[in-house]
Amino acid sequence: MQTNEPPDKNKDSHSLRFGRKPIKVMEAQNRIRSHIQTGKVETIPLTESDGRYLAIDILASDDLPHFRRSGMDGFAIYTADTQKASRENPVWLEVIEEIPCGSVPRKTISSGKATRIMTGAAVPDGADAVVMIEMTNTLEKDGKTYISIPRAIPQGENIAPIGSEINKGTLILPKGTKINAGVIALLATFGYAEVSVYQQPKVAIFATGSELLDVDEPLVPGKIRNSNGYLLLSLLQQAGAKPISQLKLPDDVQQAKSAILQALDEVDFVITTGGVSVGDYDILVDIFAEWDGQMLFNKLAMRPGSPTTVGVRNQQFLFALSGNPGACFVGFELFVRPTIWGMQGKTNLELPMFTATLLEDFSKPSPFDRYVRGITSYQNGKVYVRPVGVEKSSITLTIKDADCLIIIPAGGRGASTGDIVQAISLKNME
Ligand SMILES: Nc1nc2c(c(=O)[nH]1)N[C@H]1C(S)=C(S)[C@@H](COP(=O)(O)OP(=O)(O)OC[C@H]3O[C@@H](n4cnc5c(N)ncnc54)[C@H](O)[C@@H]3O)O[C@H]1N2
Ligand code: MOO
Ligand SMILES: [Mg+2]
Repeated sequence: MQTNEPPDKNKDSHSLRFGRKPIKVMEAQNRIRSHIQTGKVETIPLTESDGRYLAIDILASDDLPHFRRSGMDGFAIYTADTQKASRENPVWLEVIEEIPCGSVPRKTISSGKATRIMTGAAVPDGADAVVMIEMTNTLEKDGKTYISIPRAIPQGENIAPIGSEINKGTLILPKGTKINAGVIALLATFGYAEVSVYQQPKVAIFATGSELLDVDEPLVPGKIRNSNGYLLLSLLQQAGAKPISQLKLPDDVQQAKSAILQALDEVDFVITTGGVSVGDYDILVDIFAEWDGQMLFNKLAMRPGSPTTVGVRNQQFLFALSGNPGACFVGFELFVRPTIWGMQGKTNLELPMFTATLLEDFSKPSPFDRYVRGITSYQNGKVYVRPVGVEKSSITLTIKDADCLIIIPAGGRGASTGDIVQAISLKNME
């Protein structure tokens, strides 16, 4: 039951509110990383595997190609025959067979003979090159076909030897590889109709706050619609996790606590938004005061989202992200996304950083490093970034435009146009 009385504050919850020790983002990421475990493995059809992560090393099951393959439409020949050939004095070879793709040559090439062959077809024994059809002239005589070749042909021309692309047994896709179109092409090449992948982490989302309305409710004074829940739903789906519920909770410690604990029985981790700062109704703080797991941190030396709190219990994370939409977004990108990667077997959990030139002054100073939602652009071969708009963690309007997080180091000055800055890319995340 929700009341208008502030929840009882015990000593722990007082010190968790006001005695927080900020840690650096990288330290926070490392603390999380040390608890990440890969999920269970499942086998799924190749056609449904896009975006998933391989749970086994994939070795080439055969040589590629597994027969000597012609790279051109033309004639398979024995190159010694062409050694003295010239435009004035071409060599003439008798065509003894025609090999369409998919069939096996029956005749061996010997001196003076050639076989008509198509791109992708198996080169007959005895042949050591394929001459492009455009280079030849054809002559019919006495019911036989002859071709002329006007120059010496080097051995091996237009033939892909067995295993020239990949040798059988080669490790082609290590465990943890993200499956994309090119990976799917390789898996198909080597006969994987099904593929072993890590299960997508199941996640429950709770948007906390008695001010929250459902998306289909009319506005009333003092209340706002829950947007963070939907923001997280989308981010999770896009990051390859499986959000199984997205609920809102009033600012009631016991109700929220039991909802979170119950959810943890059914999912791999829980994300909450809101209620992590120092306010009377910031109930996640009270939940952490009673938490029977570990609290990894409850203060970050960063903006936005400095009160972001992360706990772990029975190897399950509780990501308590800030309620301010901008901070919720940044908290997800810095801490939740790499966790989803790790749970699916990705080994490099570093966020992709790049260096860019700042296009605008950023004059808002901060005692902590600031992760500013930014837009990347390219001019004359140089990479530029600029903030998406007013940098305030309460602002929802500009989240849609952010394709990077510009890191403005702590200090009194902010940063100026032309400064070289570091940024984290939010596109091309793999
Ligand atoms: N006295 C202090 N006040 C605040 C401090 C501080 O250090 N001392 N920190 C500020 C900072 S920084 C942040 S960030 C916020 C963190 O707030 P909470 O994480 O506790 O979040 P709430 O208080 O629940 O809400 C903050 C803000 O966000 C709105 N909100 C919450 N949930 C949603 C949602 N699902 N969809 C859309 N918007 C949501 C909420 O209505 C509030 O406006 O605290 C500062 N205060
Ligand atoms: O840490 Mo908060 O998100 O800056 O307002
Ligand atoms: Mg609050």
